[in-house]
Amino acid sequence: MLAQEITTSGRTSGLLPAGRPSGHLSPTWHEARQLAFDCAVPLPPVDVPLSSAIGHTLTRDVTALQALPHYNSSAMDGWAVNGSGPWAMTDPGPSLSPGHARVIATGGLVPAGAQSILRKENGEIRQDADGRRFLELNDNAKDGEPGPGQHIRPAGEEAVPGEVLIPAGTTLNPGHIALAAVAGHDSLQVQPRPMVGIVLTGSEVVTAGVPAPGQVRDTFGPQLDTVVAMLGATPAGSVRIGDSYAEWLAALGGSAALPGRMPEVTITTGGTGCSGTDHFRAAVAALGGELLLDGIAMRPGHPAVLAGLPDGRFVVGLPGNPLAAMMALITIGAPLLAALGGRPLTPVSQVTSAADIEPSLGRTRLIPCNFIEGLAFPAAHTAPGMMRGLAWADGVMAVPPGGVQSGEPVPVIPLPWTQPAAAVVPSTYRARSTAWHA
Ligand SMILES: Nc1nc2c(c(=O)[nH]1)N[C@H]1C(S)=C(S)[C@@H](COP(=O)(O)OP(=O)(O)OC[C@H]3O[C@@H](n4cnc5c(N)ncnc54)[C@H](O)[C@@H]3O)O[C@H]1N2
Ligand code: MOO
Repeated sequence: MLAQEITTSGRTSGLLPAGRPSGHLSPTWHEARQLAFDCAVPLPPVDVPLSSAIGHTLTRDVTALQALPHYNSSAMDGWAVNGSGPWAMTDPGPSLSPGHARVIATGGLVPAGAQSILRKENGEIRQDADGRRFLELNDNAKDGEPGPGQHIRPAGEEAVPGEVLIPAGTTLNPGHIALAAVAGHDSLQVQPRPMVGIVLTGSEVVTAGVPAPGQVRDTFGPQLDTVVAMLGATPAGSVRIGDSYAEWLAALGGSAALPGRMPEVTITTGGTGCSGTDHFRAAVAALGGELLLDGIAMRPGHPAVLAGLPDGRFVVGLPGNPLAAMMALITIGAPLLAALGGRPLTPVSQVTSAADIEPSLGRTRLIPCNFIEGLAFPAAHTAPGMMRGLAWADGVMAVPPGGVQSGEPVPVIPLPWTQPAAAVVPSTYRARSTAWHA
């Protein structure tokens, strides 16, 4: 949902007219992340059946609908007894008179008057000359057994009615779901995940085999759905289109291309540039949309675009170059999906750089890197069209325009499939000063 539509949110976004040259100064990498986060508000909570709630964030406290357990029950197979033995055996009934005992199974309702449970291993049934049956302790029984309340699970032992069992904000695990079931709930109110449709563009893109000159093998189709799920969203399917404006318009319009529930977010790949086959901005303008962000002062990925459509949907335009696309996705796609999913913006850590990285006027450089002994080493093979560096990376350095010296802290963020950097360092490391080049 567009933040701008939510008058109570207090958040606003600076909208740019779509479809004409922006001519504006691109936001910095940090500004772009924040803008992509601030332009959306969490989707409204939904009720889902227990079995669908695992992994979701709870938006309303789960309370005990009655006492837990809700009746006094036996913790052992054996006999419910009233008073001290031997006990006269009686048939099932709601209460137990003094001097009497009754068979009970684990979990069975303890009759009124019963003071304890004698476990099966520690008693025996005998019969007198008149055929009456009595329960007696056997040699297994310890002195004083059964003591008052022994092997009885009292009602309310775990929770009193109305007690909060799982507070709102909890990420639900299978144990929480079992607890909610025990407490009598059939469904839970959770924060929904945004749905994301993917539009893969480019008539030169092939989906199998070794590409011929002029063709490229699709790098996004085989993995983008999974990354979207790693970013806390639900993949809603993908379509492939060529380079015509009509195909773009149909895909962003959504009707024919992505049937069913309209995804809140559409991610496009390619078409963010300024050639005759790049239709992102024109299609958004034709649909009455607005550019929330048009270009970012970063490399790779500077042509990335974020747009809002009149019906509240977002469109994230990833550049076609494979590494540029992934860097744009973590810069603006991840914050947008976090905001829609009611999650915080992933924090930027500081890790000590293991290399000198030269300045790049006005641009943050995003460089896949490896964390080794608390230091961030920039990876090789990280040009905008390359995947080798990213494939083995632990995270991404966001090198500021002024560059960084070996031994200085540098901002880093995790990849959707890696953990945040373990070592957050202000370090005195100055062991080497080799310059890094992509
Ligand atoms: N005159 C200018 N040309 C370019 C500029 C510029 O500022 N001025 N910026 C360059 C940068 S940086 C990028 S990034 C790209 C952005 O291009 P588009 O988003 O329009 O993407 P395309 O032109 O469609 O493709 C670019 C490149 O990526 C390949 N591609 C596309 N889809 C896939 C895919 N699914 N799998 C693998 N590779 C893909 C495509 O074949 C092209 O090689 O513009 C630069 N040019
Ligand atoms: O910045 Mo482009 O996005 O180099 O590939």
